[in-house]
Amino acid sequence: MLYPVMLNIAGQKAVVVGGGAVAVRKARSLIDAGAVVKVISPEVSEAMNELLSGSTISWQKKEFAPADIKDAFLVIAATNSRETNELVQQSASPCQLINLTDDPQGSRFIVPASFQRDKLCIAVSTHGASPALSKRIIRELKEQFNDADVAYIAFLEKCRTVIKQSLPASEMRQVLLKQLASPGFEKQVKAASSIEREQLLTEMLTDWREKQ
Ligand SMILES: C[C@@]1(CC(=O)O)C2=NC(=C\c3[nH]c(c(CCC(=O)O)c3CC(=O)O)Cc3[nH]c(c(CC(=O)O)c3CCC(=O)O)/C=C3\N/C(=C\2)[C@@H](CCC(=O)O)[C@]3(C)CC(=O)O)/[C@H]1CCC(=O)O
Ligand SMILES: NC(=O)c1ccc[n+]([C@@H]2O[C@H](COP(=O)([O-])OP(=O)(O)OC[C@H]3O[C@@H](n4cnc5c(N)ncnc54)[C@H](O)[C@@H]3O)[C@@H](O)[C@H]2O)c1
Repeated sequence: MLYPVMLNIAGQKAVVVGGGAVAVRKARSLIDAGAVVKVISPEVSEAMNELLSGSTISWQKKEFAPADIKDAFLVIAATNSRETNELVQQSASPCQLINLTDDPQGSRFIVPASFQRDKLCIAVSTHGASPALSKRIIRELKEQFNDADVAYIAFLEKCRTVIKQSLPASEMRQVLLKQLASPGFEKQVKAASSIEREQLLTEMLTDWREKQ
């Protein structure tokens, strides 16, 4: 079993080897996460060219050589050459995060299908059994969330910050924090105006103090 994580790669160096369709997809998601991306490839596709002109990503027009990944935090081998992807794998140091787009078993991480909307992130993996199914599951789950959920999550973040600042760590505080995520509270928040939402939070804190 693989270990699912949310990686903070903002400002970290990432190298994508290859310039085709798969490399573009991986490079785009790395840029979205704030990584400093370098592409190594003798040729790049039209889509990669567009990405290169519209963002801060750089391109070295050359075949892969081991020194290309020396300082990288994260490496993606996305060429159509098995030998090259294998050379990338062999060139990686033991603590570099490396993904081989044609070899899940040889990868230190694989990329799940995902959907991100503000703070909401849903990711699905089949451990490489069927990327197409992962993609379909995400498409189906995506349908279940809308702007109201995004606003609800933003409000929960605010409530949680206020509760953590106002109340000492205790079992009761945990009960309150769990209550924020309950279906009943979700319903109340979604039906409330922004002023009513603030009142809900105030009432919650007042109730809690009265119970002390
Ligand atoms: C989710 C997504 C994320 C992303 O890439 O960003 C992703 N693949 C996506 C799409 C996709 N990939 C493939 C198809 C064709 C249909 C099919 O094969 O099912 C489709 C569907 C399509 O394109 O519509 C072909 C394919 N994929 C891999 C191999 C190599 C191999 O299996 O050995 C081959 C060649 C197989 C062959 O030889 O033909 C390997 C991997 N692909 C993974 C991720 C990792 C496992 C994810 C998991 O656990 O489910 C893993 C293990 C490694 C990795 O890449 O990290 C992205 C959806 C993005 C989106 O939502 O738009
Ligand atoms: N993980 C996935 O989601 C997924 C999906 C489909 C395919 N694949 C696999 O990913 C790989 C790439 O697929 P694609 O459709 O992007 O291929 P592609 O043919 O469109 O692109 C391959 C790229 O690799 C570059 N390249 C070739 N030799 C190189 C070298 N020595 N150094 C640097 N760059 C080099 C080429 O210039 C080209 O830009 C294939 O091996 C395929 O099996 C993975």
